[in-house]
Amino acid sequence: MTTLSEVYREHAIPLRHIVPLDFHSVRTVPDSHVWPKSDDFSSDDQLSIPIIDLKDPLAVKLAGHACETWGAFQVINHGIPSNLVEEVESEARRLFSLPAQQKMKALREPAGATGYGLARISPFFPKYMWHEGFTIMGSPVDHARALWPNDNARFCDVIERYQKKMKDLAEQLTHLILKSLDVSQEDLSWDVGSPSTALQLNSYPSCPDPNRTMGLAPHTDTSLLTILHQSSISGLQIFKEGVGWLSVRPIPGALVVNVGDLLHILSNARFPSVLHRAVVNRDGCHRLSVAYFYGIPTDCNVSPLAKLLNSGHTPRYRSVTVKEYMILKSKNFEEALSLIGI
Ligand SMILES: C=C1C[C@]23C[C@@]1(O)CC[C@H]2[C@@]12CCC[C@@](C)(C(=O)O1)[C@H]2[C@@H]3C(=O)O
Ligand SMILES: O=C(O)CCC(=O)C(=O)O
Ligand SMILES: [Fe+2]
Repeated sequence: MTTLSEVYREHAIPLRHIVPLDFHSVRTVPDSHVWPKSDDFSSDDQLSIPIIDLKDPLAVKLAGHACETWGAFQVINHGIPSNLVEEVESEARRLFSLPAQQKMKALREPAGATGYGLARISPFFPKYMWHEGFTIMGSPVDHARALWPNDNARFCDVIERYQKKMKDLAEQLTHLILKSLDVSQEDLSWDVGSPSTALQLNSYPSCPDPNRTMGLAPHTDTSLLTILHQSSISGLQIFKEGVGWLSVRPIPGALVVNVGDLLHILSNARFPSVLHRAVVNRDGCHRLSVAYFYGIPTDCNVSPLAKLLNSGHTPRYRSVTVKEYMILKSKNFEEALSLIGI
């Protein structure tokens, strides 16, 4: 099986934008990070993504409805211990608080997939984001050794425990969401229990002028689904057709689940791959988030599920391997879905 890292390495695109700004040392927003002002933010704070209790007997129906109308929901009673989530946030904070030259020791290689650096989507935008990220695929140990030669056991232990719990939850959510479509493991061409996954630690340092810049530019995730811990500081916004950008209010203990491109394709566009972004906060508010991307093995084919196709519903996308789709997305970003459209 080709891993995510191998796909990125084999099809490397020269990424000039890798090294983040040393945010600790700046007092004003440099022109390189100034974004045009966006006035498309909705002031309707009544509208928000649904909250789904995994213990609710109606969870299947509610999750299906949330995926269909929003492409996202917040999940509670998900079984991830709150102290584990706190530990992962604290380890992320410890990492991003390191001096810039220390973080550079774990810098993502130009053709690499893991380590410290700017978001992969950076080259598609004319300005830099107020963001630094750390991507982990599989074991975090090599990068952790580079960051903390004598003190990396705690980081690795917390990350590995979090990855295991996230995998179980993602598998459970996938079954739940597919059940809402009357689809089961037998209808799939891959094993939900052997996914391609990645963990992304995001850091949005406090900003002297938050309205002039952007934390993470609008994008959809390439995953099947993404599970996000967004800490207690707000910043995540989703785009709702006909409404505009809406904030996703942090709820203590809840995790945000969003539909990614692969689930959008499988559902034959019934579930939107939700467009989202992250905005930043004023002095003193250093926001962190932790995203778990759960996907399909890269050698597998992805296409609209046969069960969802009938005379009224013809396929909206042609079949592609996940690897082909990732390459299309790396090269064409938001055009990728339309490039496989029928
Ligand atoms: C599995 C992955 C999804 C991701 C690319 C990656 O290989 C690891 C980083 C992920 C991330 C996090 C920030 C936003 C995003 C669009 C990006 O630039 O890197 C996502 C990628 C994605 O969903 O395509
Ligand atoms: O930080 C956030 O709220 C969003 C992060 C995100 O969208 C991502 O990592 O893909
Ligand atoms: Fe995202």
